[in-house]
Amino acid sequence: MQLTAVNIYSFSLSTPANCRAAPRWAGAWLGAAAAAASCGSTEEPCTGGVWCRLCTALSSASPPEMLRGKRVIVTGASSGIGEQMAYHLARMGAHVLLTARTEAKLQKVVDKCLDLGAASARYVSGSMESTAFAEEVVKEAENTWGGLDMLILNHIGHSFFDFFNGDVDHVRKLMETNFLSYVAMTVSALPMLKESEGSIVVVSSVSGKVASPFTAPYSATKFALEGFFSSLRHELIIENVNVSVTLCILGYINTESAVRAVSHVIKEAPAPKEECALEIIRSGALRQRELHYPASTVTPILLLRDFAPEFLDGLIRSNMRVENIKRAPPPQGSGH
Ligand SMILES: NC(=O)C1=CN([C@@H]2O[C@H](COP(=O)(O)OP(=O)(O)OC[C@H]3O[C@@H](n4cnc5c(N)ncnc54)[C@H](OP(=O)(O)O)[C@@H]3O)[C@@H](O)[C@H]2O)C=CC1
Ligand SMILES: C[C@H](CCC(=O)O)[C@H]1CC[C@H]2[C@@H]3C(=O)C[C@@H]4C[C@H](O)CC[C@]4(C)[C@H]3CC[C@]12C
Repeated sequence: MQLTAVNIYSFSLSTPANCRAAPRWAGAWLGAAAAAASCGSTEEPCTGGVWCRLCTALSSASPPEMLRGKRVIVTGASSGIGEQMAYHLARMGAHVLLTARTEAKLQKVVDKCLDLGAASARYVSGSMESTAFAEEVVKEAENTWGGLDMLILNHIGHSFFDFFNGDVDHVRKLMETNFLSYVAMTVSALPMLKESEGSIVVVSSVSGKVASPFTAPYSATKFALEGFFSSLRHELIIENVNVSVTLCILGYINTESAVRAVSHVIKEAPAPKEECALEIIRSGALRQRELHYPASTVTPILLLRDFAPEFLDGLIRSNMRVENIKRAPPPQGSGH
């Protein structure tokens, strides 16, 4: 197969699919896709190497069959990237369990998923500020399906794009919503994921690798995800547990909430949420270690972080219209 010269993955340093670790259900699709791609790789069985031609070819294939009939939880699915992931999974014929706070929005997304061909679609509404709710969602999957193949952790609580105003309660709340609930859902889901040799997909951000101004609490929650889930990945491998952990490092994406929060400050154009959602699903299904999306901006940023951090810091600030930030007042009693 001729690999296209300019391909999102050719710029990406993320590890491609690790064929050795692919579970039974992934193997079926990997085999079909390999045949379709006529890769002819001499590297089979895959060594897991970054430049394995078979893996690179597979990364360019579309993943519909792989998710057919699989049982997938998507959090933060009432809008933005989570909503788009729900639609892609529905088109692929997966069973989806969606969650967020707003019931009316979730009902609409579920209806559309059913129209698009989901094997089944349902929702549970509630707030991820509480770890009890996080556990309840996983319980719902267990009661409904008796198992789980993929856990996509995507929701975030509301945050501000502004100078940090000293609001410690906001930081605590955001840590609970954006980080602790991810841990709680993972702990509850692990027995089912071990059984199915399934996947955990964690939606993070460039903010979880490189700090920029105006995102202090949000960035802290995303750095926490990297620490926790990268450590967990090690432990799963050490214990020969075949559950993959994919960390998705996203740049600026054109969701309504993101554009509303930053378009007056960030100069670059956002990447499309539909493609972003598909790349997240693909990276999870292919059990990639990390996804960088859009690779053309995320990968250079991560390279500069290690080789020219001060230059990168300057670049980040110069890419913002700082004069457009309207400082919010400090919270009462913060001493500011
Ligand atoms: N858009 C971007 O530019 C980028 C996004 N990302 C990441 O992508 C992911 C999705 O972002 P995006 O689609 O833009 O976000 P959206 O704001 O569009 O969606 C957030 C989702 O989380 C839900 N949510 C909000 N608060 C809570 C809560 N307390 N409990 C449970 N669910 C909640 C929302 O629904 P509801 O309000 O109904 O609860 C909604 O479904 C996030 O992890 C984000 O960090 C990373 C980098 C860039
Ligand atoms: C403030 C936004 C959340 C708005 C809300 O809660 O309603 C943030 C959600 C995603 C953030 C962006 C992101 O994660 C990618 C970039 C990371 C850089 O470090 C800063 C710019 C980002 C575009 C960042 C900006 C804030 C968000 C849109």
